[in-house]
Amino acid sequence: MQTFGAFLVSFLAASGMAAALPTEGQKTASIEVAYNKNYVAHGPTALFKAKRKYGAPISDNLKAAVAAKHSLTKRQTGSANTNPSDSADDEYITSVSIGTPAQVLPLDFDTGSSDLWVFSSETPKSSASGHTLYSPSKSSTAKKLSGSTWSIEYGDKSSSSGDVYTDVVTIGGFSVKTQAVESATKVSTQFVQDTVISGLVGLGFDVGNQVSPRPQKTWFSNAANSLAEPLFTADLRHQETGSYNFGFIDTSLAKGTIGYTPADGSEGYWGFTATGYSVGGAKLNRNSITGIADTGTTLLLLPDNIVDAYYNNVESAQYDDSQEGVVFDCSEDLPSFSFGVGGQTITISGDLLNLTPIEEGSSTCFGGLQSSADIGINIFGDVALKAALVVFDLGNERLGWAQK
Ligand SMILES: Cc1noc(C)c1CN(C)Cc1cc2n(n1)CCN(c1cc(N)ncn1)C2
Repeated sequence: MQTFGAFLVSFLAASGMAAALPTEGQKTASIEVAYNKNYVAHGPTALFKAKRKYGAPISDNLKAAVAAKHSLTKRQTGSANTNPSDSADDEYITSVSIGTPAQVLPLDFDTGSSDLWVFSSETPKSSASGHTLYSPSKSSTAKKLSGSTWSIEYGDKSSSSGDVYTDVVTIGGFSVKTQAVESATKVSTQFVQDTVISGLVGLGFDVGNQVSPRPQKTWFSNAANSLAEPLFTADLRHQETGSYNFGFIDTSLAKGTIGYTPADGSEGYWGFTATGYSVGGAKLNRNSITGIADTGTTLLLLPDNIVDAYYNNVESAQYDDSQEGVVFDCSEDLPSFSFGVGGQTITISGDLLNLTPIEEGSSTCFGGLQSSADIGINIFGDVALKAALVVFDLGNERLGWAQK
C-alpha cells in the first residue's frame, strides 16, 4: 500500500512535475507548479470565472465578450466550385443561394469590385431574358433597404444600377443572414448579352461599395468574423473546375510554397507589388510591378515595356487594331511569363498565355497578356491567377501566392 507521499511523488513524476519527497512522518510537502507559458490571459474571462464562482450577476456584455473570445460557436468555413464560362475562360461562374426558400443564381466572383448585384424581377424584361432572376417578393427573408440605390461602372465600361434588399446569402455552405443584395433595374448591353451570369459577388474591400447613401459590406466582409480564419482562396483553372474556399487554405491545391506580400485595400482592390518578372524561364529581373489581383478581369494587363519584352519573343506577334490587342499564329509555341511575389516565383505557362482564336476556327489567336497603358492600373487577372493558388487574407491585409 503506497503512502500518500509515495503516491504523490509517483503521480507528479508521471505528470512531469518535480517534487520533494517528504521524509517519513513529515507533515508537509512542496511541489513546483509548472507555468503554462502558452496561456494568454483574457480579463473578461477571468472576471466571468470569478463572478460565476461566487454567484455574482454576469452582464450580457461580459457574456458576449467571453463568447467572442472563446468563439463558443464552431468557427466555420465554406467551399464553392467555380467553372470557366466559355472556351476562353472569359469569366468564372459560381452558384450562390439567395433568400428563403433558396434561389440559386450563377454569379461572377470579382475581387476587383465590392458590390453583390443580381438580375432580378425588377430588371426590365427585355434585358432579363435568358438570365436567372432573384425575386425578393418570393423570399420570406428579403427586406427592402428603403432609400438605398446603387450604380456601378466597370473597367470595360459595362455598367448596372438599381435598388437594394437584404436577404440571406449562402456561398459554399456558409450563410450570411443579412447581406445587401443589390437588385438591378438597369444593366448595360455587355451584361444583357452575357446570359451565363446573373450578376456579381464583389470580393474587394468595403470602401469600394457603391450603395448610397449608406455603403454596404461585401459578403466576405460580413462573413469574415465568423469564419475560422478571415481569408479566402481563389483556385481558378483553365477549362476545368476550380474553387473559392472561405476560412481555410487547402495547400494541396498548390505545388509551391505560399509567399505572402502586403495587400493595399485603400482603393477597394487587392493591390500588391510584384518584385520583378522574366520571359521564358529566364532569371527574374528587379523591375517591380504594382497592380491588383482581380478575378473579375480575364486578362493579364501590364505596362507596354513588359508587353513588348514578352512579344519580342513571339515571331508572329503583331498589334491588331480591330482586336485592340496583340495577336499571333495559334500554332506558335509561346514562352512562359514569370513574376516574383512574396519571395516566390509564379510562372504562367505559354499555353495559358494563348487565350483563344480571334474568331471561331481562326488560326490567329489573341494574347492573354495585353497592355494596361489605357487603364492606368496593372491587372493580374484570370490569366495570371490560373497559374497560382491565391490567398486573399483580410485579417493580415496580405496576399499569398503559390505556384500550381
Ligand atoms: C464575355 C466576356 N468576356 O470577358 C468578360 C468579362 C465577359 C463578360 N461580359 C461581357 C460581361 C461582363 C463585363 C464585366 N463583367 N462581365 C464582370 C465585371 N466586369 C469587370 C470586373 C472587373 N474587376 N474588372 C473589369 N470588368 C465587367
